[in-house]
Amino acid sequence: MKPVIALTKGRLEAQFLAFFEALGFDIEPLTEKGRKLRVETDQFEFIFAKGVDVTTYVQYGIADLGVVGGDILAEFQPDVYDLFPLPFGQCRMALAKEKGKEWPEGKKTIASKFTNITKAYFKEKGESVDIIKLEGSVELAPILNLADGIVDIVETGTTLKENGLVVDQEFMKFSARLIANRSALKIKRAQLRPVINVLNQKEEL
Ligand SMILES: Nc1ncnc2c1ncn2[C@@H]1O[C@H](COP(=O)(O)OP(=O)(O)OP(=O)(O)O)[C@@H](O)[C@H]1O
Ligand SMILES: O=P(O)(O)OC[C@H]1O[C@H](OP(=O)(O)OP(=O)(O)O)[C@H](O)[C@@H]1O
Repeated sequence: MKPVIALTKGRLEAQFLAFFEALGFDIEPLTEKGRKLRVETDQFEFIFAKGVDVTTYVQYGIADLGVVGGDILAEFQPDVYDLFPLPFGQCRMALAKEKGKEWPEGKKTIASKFTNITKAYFKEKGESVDIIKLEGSVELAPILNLADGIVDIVETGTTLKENGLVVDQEFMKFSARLIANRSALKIKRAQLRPVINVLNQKEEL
């Protein structure tokens, strides 16, 4: 059986493919896949899923390896082996609020997709907080007075800027990471080791 690699669809998928091609792999079957979510190449089987689902497929051993944002690992703490950072998908986690507006005197209300990271951040600061979970376009929340601020991913800062928000504190840095199923790493070691080394840029293809 070929090694199964789960890829996060969308932004990380595009960056992984550029990286994979630069390593010398033929990515044509992956770029020509259309809407297919499962693609075989000469050497691998790839599956395409949302970030958190990539960790689920890896945790349950459906995929041997996975490519996922470090933010997803920090938020959901899946039971997978976190191998190493990959050289793409760099972003930060930040607390942000409306430009020129002060925090309220009392308890803050913070909107985020990353409720566990938000909870841990404020716990560490010894501050109690109300958290509202959103699934995206989190920058809307302060503008529409749903929340006093947000905790969200920042890369270029464009989304914050164009929505009148500013960073209050950046507190975590992430990149994409290679993860592995814990038992596959032992049982399929001989088969997985070469691909892990190539992805770690330790060995030539
Ligand atoms: N603006 C960004 N710049 C760089 N990396 C980002 C950015 N936003 C997210 N990421 C990274 O890419 C991963 C996938 O993000 P992406 O935006 O493709 O999906 P998502 O917004 O988490 O989910 P959805 O599929 O619902 O849009 C994130 O887990 C994070 O690691
Ligand atoms: O600093 P920037 O380069 O502007 O990038 C940051 C934005 O990118 C992500 O959103 P995404 O595009 O994934 O959309 P979403 O809000 O639906 O998650 C993130 O949640 C920010 O909104």
